[in-house]
Amino acid sequence: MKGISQFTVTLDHRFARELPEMAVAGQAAPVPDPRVLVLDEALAAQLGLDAAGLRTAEGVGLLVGTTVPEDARPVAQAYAGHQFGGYSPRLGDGRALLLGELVDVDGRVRDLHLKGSGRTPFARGGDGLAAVGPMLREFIVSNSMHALGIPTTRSLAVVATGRTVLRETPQPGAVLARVAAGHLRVGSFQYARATDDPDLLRRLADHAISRHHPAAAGVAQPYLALFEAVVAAQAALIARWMLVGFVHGVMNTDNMTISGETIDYGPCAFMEAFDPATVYSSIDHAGRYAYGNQPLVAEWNLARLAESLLPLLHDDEQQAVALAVAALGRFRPRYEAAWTAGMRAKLGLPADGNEEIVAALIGELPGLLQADHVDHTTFYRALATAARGDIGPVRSHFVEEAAPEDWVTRWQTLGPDPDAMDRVNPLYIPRNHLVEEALAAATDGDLGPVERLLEVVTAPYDEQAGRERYAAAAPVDFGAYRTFRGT
Ligand SMILES: Nc1ncnc2c1ncn2[C@@H]1O[C@H](COP(=O)(O)OP(=O)(O)OP(=O)(O)O)[C@@H](O)[C@H]1O
Ligand SMILES: [Mg+2]
Repeated sequence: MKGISQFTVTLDHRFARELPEMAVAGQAAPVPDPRVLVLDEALAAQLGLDAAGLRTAEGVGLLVGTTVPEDARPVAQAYAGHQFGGYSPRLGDGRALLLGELVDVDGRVRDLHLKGSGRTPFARGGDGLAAVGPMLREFIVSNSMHALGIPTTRSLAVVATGRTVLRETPQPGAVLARVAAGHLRVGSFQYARATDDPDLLRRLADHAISRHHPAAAGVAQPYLALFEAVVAAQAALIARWMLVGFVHGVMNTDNMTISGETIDYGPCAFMEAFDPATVYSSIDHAGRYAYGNQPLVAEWNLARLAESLLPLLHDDEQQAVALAVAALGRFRPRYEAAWTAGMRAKLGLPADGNEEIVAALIGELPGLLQADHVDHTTFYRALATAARGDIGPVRSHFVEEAAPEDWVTRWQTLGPDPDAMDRVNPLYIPRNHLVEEALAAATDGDLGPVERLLEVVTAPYDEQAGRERYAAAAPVDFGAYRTFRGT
């Protein structure tokens, strides 16, 4: 990409080249009055982009898609998807564009993508736009997830467009510049499979292997190995979500990546009071995507991926099904192992030893937390304080203060390491009331609360003086179960 005075960006268009049937040329909508609201300068540097250059008129043009260099080929990616169990054969990027791929300073290939950049041929009835609030939510929560070490798509910038978008109320519009190892989704494979073109399906699988799971390339059954790699990546990812209390909100197959990155921060939130039934999407009336259901939904989504891959697994359909079922069967043990290892770390315990007593402790804890609506985040920090000899903060999490004592006594005999606990249990997560407060201020033109919240959640483990309110649970009048539409 040329023509940007402060820097040069070289974009490849490998997705469009290798999978032209799944790439529809698109053009970003005009942006009357672009204004950079937030820019991740460290991420820009990682991409080899000069942050000051990105703030110039031409740089901002790149961030919203209106600076289109001669050789650029922005495309909307086709995908299908199961949403709340129902199948849509043609979703695709209705309001997003893949600008192309670039190689970052570490030599990794990253997608540069825009969300909210205008209508595409996949827009159906939608306006192609996004509002400042939801795009800043994605920026804040994806930054928090990254700081927590959880695989995620990244947010490079949110730029206000100066356009009004109509939601329940008129909202200021914005474009999110997103960076990811890749934007392939389970729904991408559903789309390819539904075309009944075996060559397309194979090219998509080869593309996915080459970009995301190269270890699958050299084995006897590369497509089975691809599926196994996605199963492994998702089992590890969902365990990380569960360990920090992250609720995705809309785990449709079009919102589950092949790379193993978290994608689409729509109505997502971090659970406060521990309750497996916690839901944050205002359209999820049945609790399909509740906190406690996430491992099951992930497995369900992966079954849809397996179905899509069947023709590549074996010429004989029954044998293909048997291979897929066996590979899918590895999701649960992998998830359980990741969960147990993560819980051991949260409890300050070594990776193995005392299996029976640890299993009992881990098994009993959710019941204890749920009974008293204990805050899922502050509890583990209080537990570290107990490991240092002061059980007071743990007791004060419970209605009946003696309730956790038997559990804590048994846990303490294992000699938990409080410093290790504080390195894995965050003090600061983007709590809903803080996010909502920051988004409301930003929508009214004050970015201060967003900037402060970003500072706090991007250093999640270190106690920050004077930032106590960022570690505290929501005030009762906020309502623990507030839900979001997230568009
Ligand atoms: N305002 C809109 N205009 C056009 N299409 C839209 C709009 N909002 C959502 N869509 C489309 O509806 C489908 C489901 O939307 P969903 O909210 O899961 O995705 P998204 O948030 O737009 O993007 P992503 O999954 O890339 O983060 C997608 O095909 C999306 O492109
Ligand atoms: Mg989506």
